[in-house]
Amino acid sequence: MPRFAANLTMMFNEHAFLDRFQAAADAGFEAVEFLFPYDHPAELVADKLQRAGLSQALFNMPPGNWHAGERGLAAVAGREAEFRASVDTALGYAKIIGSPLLHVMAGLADRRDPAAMTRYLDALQFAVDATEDAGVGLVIEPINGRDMPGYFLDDFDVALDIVRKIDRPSLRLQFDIYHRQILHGDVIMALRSMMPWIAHIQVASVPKRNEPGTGELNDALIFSEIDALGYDGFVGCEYRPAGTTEDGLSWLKAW
Ligand SMILES: O=C(O)C(=O)[C@H](O)CO
Ligand SMILES: [Mg+2]
Repeated sequence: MPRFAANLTMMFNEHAFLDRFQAAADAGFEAVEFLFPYDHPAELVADKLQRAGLSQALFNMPPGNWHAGERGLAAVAGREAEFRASVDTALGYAKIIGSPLLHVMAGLADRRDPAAMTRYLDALQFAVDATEDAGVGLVIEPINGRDMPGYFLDDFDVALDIVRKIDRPSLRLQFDIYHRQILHGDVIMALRSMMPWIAHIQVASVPKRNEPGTGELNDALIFSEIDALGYDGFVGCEYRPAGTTEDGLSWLKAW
């Protein structure tokens, strides 16, 4: 059975953010992930995590001005200094919270623009150099353009090529089954071929992004395949509960 992590940005929204840790533990989760902790002191987030007896699976590096529509900085022109500072901020939080992984968001830029690609590769190289010695891994995630129009990294093969080009053990793929299905389909074959480069998996139904088992994919078969492939990381439940989080957890009880 895969080890599932509750995504506290999307799940348990019945509670204030800092109360979602205990709610996730009470619901049976052993780990959590979320997008961003930066509105709260790292020590407070770490305290909530520890009191609830949870592990942190990952969170994202600062994305720029999220509320103004920014979705990361790594490939964005003119934001290089801010990106480097954000690596420092994220690493500081990761050390205190105890997160083994950080998601580096690319931002809105044209992947076919050679200057943007060079900027992105340089940013990833910088981030790997800055975090590797601390034992914090990095992941990059292809995201579909329907949910995030204009997002730089919108192709799984391109993402894999980038990971292979940087060629450092601490840079890996975040394989979100939801995005994979929307972008390319062929989920199981992609898991098989990309598994050596995958450090984090996420799941949601397609197309509504609700609970697993409620969309067009056979999620039970995909979970069995993830087990069969020997994946030992977490599968982040990055879905929007169709009703209350608790009411929607029957799929998990089956596992
Ligand atoms: O959108 C997703 O799927 C993610 O995992 C990002 O971390 C946040 O946008
Ligand atoms: Mg995701």
